[in-house]
Amino acid sequence: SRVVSNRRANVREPWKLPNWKGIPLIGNTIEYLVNNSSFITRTALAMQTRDIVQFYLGPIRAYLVSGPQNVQALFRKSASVSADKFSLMTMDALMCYSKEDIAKFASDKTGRLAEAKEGAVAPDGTRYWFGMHHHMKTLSQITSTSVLTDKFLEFFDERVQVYPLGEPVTVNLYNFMRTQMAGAAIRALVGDALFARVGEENLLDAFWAYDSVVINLMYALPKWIDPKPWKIRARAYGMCLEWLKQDFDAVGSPESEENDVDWHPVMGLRFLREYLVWYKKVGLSDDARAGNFLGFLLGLNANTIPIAGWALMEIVQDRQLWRAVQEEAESAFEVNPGTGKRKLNIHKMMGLPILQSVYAETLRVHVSVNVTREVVGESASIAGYQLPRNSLIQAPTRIAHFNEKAWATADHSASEFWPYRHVKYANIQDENGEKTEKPEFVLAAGPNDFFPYGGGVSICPGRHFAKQEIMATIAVMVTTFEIEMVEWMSFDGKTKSDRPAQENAKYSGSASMPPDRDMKVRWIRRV
Ligand code: HEM
Repeated sequence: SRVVSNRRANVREPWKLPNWKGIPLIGNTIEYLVNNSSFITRTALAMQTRDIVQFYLGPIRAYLVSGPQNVQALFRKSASVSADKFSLMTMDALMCYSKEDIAKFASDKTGRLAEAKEGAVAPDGTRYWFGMHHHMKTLSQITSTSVLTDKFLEFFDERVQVYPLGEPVTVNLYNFMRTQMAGAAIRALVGDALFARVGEENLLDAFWAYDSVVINLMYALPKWIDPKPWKIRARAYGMCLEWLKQDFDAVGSPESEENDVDWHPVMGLRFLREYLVWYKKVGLSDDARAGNFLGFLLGLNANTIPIAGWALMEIVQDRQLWRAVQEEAESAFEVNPGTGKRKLNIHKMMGLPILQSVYAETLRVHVSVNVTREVVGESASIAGYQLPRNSLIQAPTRIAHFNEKAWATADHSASEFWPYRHVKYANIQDENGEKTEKPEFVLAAGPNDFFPYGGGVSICPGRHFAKQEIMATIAVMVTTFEIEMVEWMSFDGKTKSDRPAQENAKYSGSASMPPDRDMKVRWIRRV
């Protein structure tokens, strides 16, 4: 039976994952931290016959759960589970909050929702979690998303239009995404002043270095043993702080009528402006403001760029898919009769079935994150067990997204990237009785089998923008260029690689998994 009873306490407990390599007590913790992808592979095997598994993460009791019902239970609005602990870890490790800032959030138990949790009172009258959440939520609203997407498209288009018409050029594709897609996205969020002050190349270099040490900062050795990740963090953070003090705060009256615009050249998107002003208003430090901004840049770029990169690399390698996506994408562009300029109609683009399927399939295959919640009530009831207070519950996307029962088709196992997995063909009959098959996008499994953006109250607030940005990037690339693969390259872009790109296992658990090789391509700009 899958239920193992703990005789001493006489309570039912889930199956315990044996310690990695038999190392007593801390074996699983070590594997989780130093080799997360092998941990996930091992637990995925154990979870083929179980929907809950227990292990220890340091001194903390943790549970992995799978199965749509359990995932749904984890994301349900509930007084007994919370995402705060994980957020506090990121504020400390990634976002440079001061001890005082962290204490303010840690002592506020009133929750993220408009209504404070029963019995909880904000310690100094400020509901920090609610305030933060309220601002983050405005990002997911239609107005923020559409301004951000429009600005992104404007800036990204400028960056592809610099290539000469009709002339072949050799480019390292992933490096292009890391510089040009990230550059356009940052400018769309932040305005022009940040790049003007610290230099775009300099900022991107510092940013990607920071991105590469995120896991070290979150889980690895203390600063005095391994100071390098903290030095890398300090460099990127320094640039953000400089911009905040010298540019953003120097505007003086961010809320004045003349500055009441959707996008400001110095203060960026309205959403960004409002939350940085609110942080100041409630007395959070400049450390927290600049650090939150840096963490936000990570949210903005660390996931969308690997996903758009993988999707394009798949499309480039498959001529039939290339033509199908190109033809679809073409249909979403409109030409302004006055100026003759092409413009992508985002609304039309969002309805394209093959493009949507490629987008969803890339997320399914290349996101690996354990969405984490903490039990804050007396206990939480999941998978038929009462999980005790202070334990962590994690739902690994890798297990849900690769579940054969949910995703496999007769011809394509869940482990395979199959770009048409989420395309269904509906039979349509026109007025002349002619029958045709019309492709439609239909996610191949249920919503609780697919959660690349997490779920519940702390679901990713950037998900709508992310979808538009990724799909628009692909649409612009496949219609602007004809692209042919030349060869796989080492990631520094200098030497030829003898194998295709694989996921860089170092990023396991941090959401999108970037490739560990670049693809050298030859492209010709066609429009
Ligand atoms: C493919 C793209 C992306 C993926 C896979 C992704 C994934 C995630 C995940 C798994 C979470 C945690 C959710 C939870 O705990 O339930 C999250 C949170 C977050 N994401 Fe994203 N994300 C993406 C794009 C973006 C973008 C473009 C932005 C910003 C414009 C963004 C901003 C954030 C922020 C600020 C949070 C923290 C929210 C909070 O704690 O309340 N993300 N994301």
